Amino acid sequence: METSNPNTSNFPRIMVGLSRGQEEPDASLVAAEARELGYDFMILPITFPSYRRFLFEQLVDSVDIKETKFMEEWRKGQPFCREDLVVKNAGQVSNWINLDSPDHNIRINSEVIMRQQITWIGHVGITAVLIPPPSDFLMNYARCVNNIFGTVPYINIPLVLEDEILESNETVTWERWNKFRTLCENHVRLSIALEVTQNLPEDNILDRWFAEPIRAVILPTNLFLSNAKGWPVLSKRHQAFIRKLIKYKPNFVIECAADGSNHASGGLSAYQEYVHYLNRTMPELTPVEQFALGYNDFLQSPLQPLMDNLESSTYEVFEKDSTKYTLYEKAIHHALLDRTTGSEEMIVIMVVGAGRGPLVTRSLIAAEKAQKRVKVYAIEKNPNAFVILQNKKAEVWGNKVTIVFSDMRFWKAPEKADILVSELLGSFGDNELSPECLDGAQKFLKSDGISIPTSYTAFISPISSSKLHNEVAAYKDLAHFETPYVVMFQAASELAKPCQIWTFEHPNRNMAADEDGNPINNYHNTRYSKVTFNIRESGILHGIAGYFESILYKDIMLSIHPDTHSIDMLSPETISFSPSAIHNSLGRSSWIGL
Ligand SMILES: C[S@@+](CC[C@H](N)C(=O)[O-])C[C@H]1O[C@@H](n2cnc3c(N)ncnc32)[C@H](O)[C@@H]1O
Repeated sequence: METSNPNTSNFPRIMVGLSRGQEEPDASLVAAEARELGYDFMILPITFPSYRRFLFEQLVDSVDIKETKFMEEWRKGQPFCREDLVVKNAGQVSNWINLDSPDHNIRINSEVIMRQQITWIGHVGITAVLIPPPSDFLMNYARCVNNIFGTVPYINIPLVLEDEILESNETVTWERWNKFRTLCENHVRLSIALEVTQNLPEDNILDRWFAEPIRAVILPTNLFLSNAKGWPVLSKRHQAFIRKLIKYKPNFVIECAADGSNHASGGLSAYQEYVHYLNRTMPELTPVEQFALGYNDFLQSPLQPLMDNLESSTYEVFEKDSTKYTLYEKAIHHALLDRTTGSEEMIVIMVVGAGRGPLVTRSLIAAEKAQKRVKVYAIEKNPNAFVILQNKKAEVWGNKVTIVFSDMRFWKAPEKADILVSELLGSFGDNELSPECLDGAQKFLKSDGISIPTSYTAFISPISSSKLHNEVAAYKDLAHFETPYVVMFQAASELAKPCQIWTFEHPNRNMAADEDGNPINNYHNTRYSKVTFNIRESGILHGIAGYFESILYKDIMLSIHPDTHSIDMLSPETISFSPSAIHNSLGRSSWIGL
């Protein structure tokens, strides 16, 4: 159902629901009220808090034996009576259930009742059920929930993590959550319903939650302040936190204060309107961010452009990244300005690995801007991309461009280049074999010629992301944990700042080469590095993120390093695992696992 205010930002719309806590509601009345007030969904207890007593009165007469007798009967698998159920179609497990209780009977009874409530919710086709927060003694609770996952298919179970989580003892709550989900074997259907509290901890502590599967964010009405006119508003700090959370697209839940009090103005609908207002006033997504939305936290296998011939659609994704090509154009322009030749001589630019030709086009534009006469070669080994190059030459470039179908490592060039332009970087810098290809191509670069890029440096940082970890774990084999992936990170938190590990420079004049200029081996490209990370907060290290910074020419840099990232560039990072980590990029970044 739509809210009264239309969305103005192009940020995806969020869902805001209403919870009236564990009070005994009439579900159909609450549903009608929630709809009327502009809420998208509601959260209700599954059963009346008093239903147990109600049933139990029916079972036995003698007060003395009621409790025992009732539970004995109940454990045999009594069905709910329809009058017991608040939720005939949606829900929240009763908060009086205590699976951590030191009392054996209470634990057993709680398990029976919780299982029955969740089974009911699964039966009626509801996909999520909130369960109460765990205490420190959470073993039995976690065991029981993990067991329920095995028997009730499809249901998602957000664990409510409330109050203290975000207070100064936040670490305790995160560790409790971490223990709980570990005992549930990181089940993909276990998530978090994060209840936001008055006192937010420092950002570095809060940031850890962004690596966790937050499915819902609970905002109690008493979290809101009153503005001058008595309307509910959030403090600046809370607004900033909520705006960060909006990017992860959780469902927001307005939870009515236990005492039923509201703010002086606006009534209950004012809370959802306010949350939608925060969503509407999110910073506008750039076209690149809009495009990237579908790729966030999506594990991609890294490209192998030397071994494989890329698809046209892959080139199309590269070509959307106008920031990257603008930086290349600028670098070529500056290199051309720095190049002096005789009045009749043309400057030779060779674009090696030309793909469908965007760098060829940018080279021609740069030459026009620099008012230099150029001769451009486009070298490409992909026969399919080469057809596109032929079309471009026939229809657009004409004689200004010579196209060559060859592997750059083995091409015998008719003349030497002033400027060698390539775009062969993987999201971890050298991981798509840029050094190996350029080592073979540098023989046709003049001794004072310029390589664009001039160098590239790789960085790594330790990353926590249970979402990416779960996706890799879902393959249930070691091979996927040992594969580096390319991911646009979102549900991830960096445990420490990236550290530099190695650099490659081009042309490499120290390379051992034969008389034709070809490398005699690849030992010069071996790199080894050892770095130390200082991690301040406890957290799970799921993988290693890889980034690169590349100097295209002089001070013109292309970067996917988080601190120096080229503005609006589409490239993701790289991650890797081992047996539990990742790699992040959509073209240019990586993730490796631990
Ligand atoms: C990342 S793509 C970049 C393509 C293009 N420059 C662009 O920006 O869209 C790398 C290109 O280099 C080509 N390539 C890789 N290794 C090569 C080699 N040894 N010789 C010639 N082309 C190569 C691939 O086929 C691919 O078209």
